[in-house]
Amino acid sequence: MLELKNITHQFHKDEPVLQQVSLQVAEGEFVAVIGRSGAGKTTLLKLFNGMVTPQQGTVWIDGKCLSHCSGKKLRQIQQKIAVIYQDFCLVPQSTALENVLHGALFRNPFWRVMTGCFSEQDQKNAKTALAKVGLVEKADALVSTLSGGEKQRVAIARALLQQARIILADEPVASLDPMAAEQVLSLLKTLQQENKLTVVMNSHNTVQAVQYADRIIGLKQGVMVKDAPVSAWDETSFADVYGGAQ
Ligand SMILES: Nc1ncnc2c1ncn2[C@@H]1O[C@H](COP(=O)(O)OP(=O)(O)OP(=O)(O)O)[C@@H](O)[C@H]1O
Repeated sequence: MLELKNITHQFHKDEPVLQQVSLQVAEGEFVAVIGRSGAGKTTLLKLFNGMVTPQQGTVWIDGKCLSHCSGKKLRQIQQKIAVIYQDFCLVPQSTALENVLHGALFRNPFWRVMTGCFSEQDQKNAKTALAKVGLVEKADALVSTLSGGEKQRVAIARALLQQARIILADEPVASLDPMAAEQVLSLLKTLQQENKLTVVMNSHNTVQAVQYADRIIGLKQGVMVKDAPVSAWDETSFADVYGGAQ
């Protein structure tokens, strides 16, 4: 479903941020990407939704090469992909329901987007998405009044309304307390398993990576040092990723 072929990318003239990275993620897989700060995890995630265009190599989504897509074709691909950020990326002065409805922007005509006037069906689906993340009673609450864990669940509900098939989660629980983090990650895991969603999650937390992912990819200074099922990771391989000079 997702593929990177021989990706090398650098932002400036100094060291490449990613070097010769190739990987595939199958539909319905939960992959964790780990590595020290600056290892290139976010850049790798951004390749998949076209926010970063690689200098060398190609990015494939469902058999389509991103660099060969533009306009409507590119939007159709991007519609399948939702991104969940550490800092939530929600509109704080809008309600939880209004934020979830932003997931329907792709499918709506411009005037609905501009007026925020969504169809009854979209409103109903947004409430269903909120129910799925356990937040239907907070539908009318301003996002600014929600806890971090609740905000992240609103972001996940927005991804559900978008009907995304791929969730790119960039350190989604880094700012949450352990209980809220577990709630959010369990929710992502349930959605991955029940809805066959593909999840690629950046994380600094190897315990969570082992607990929730099927497979872990280790990046060190932009180089993929290990790509293996969780069962093949041990203390030595984690030390290979996190140890030494960066
Ligand atoms: N838009 C950009 N312009 C210039 N340099 C960038 C840009 N984005 C990332 N970088 C640089 O690329 C390197 C890798 O950044 P990236 O955010 O991918 O790392 P990361 O592994 O996600 O780090 P962290 O865990 O701290 O979020 C860093 O040195 C960063 O400064």
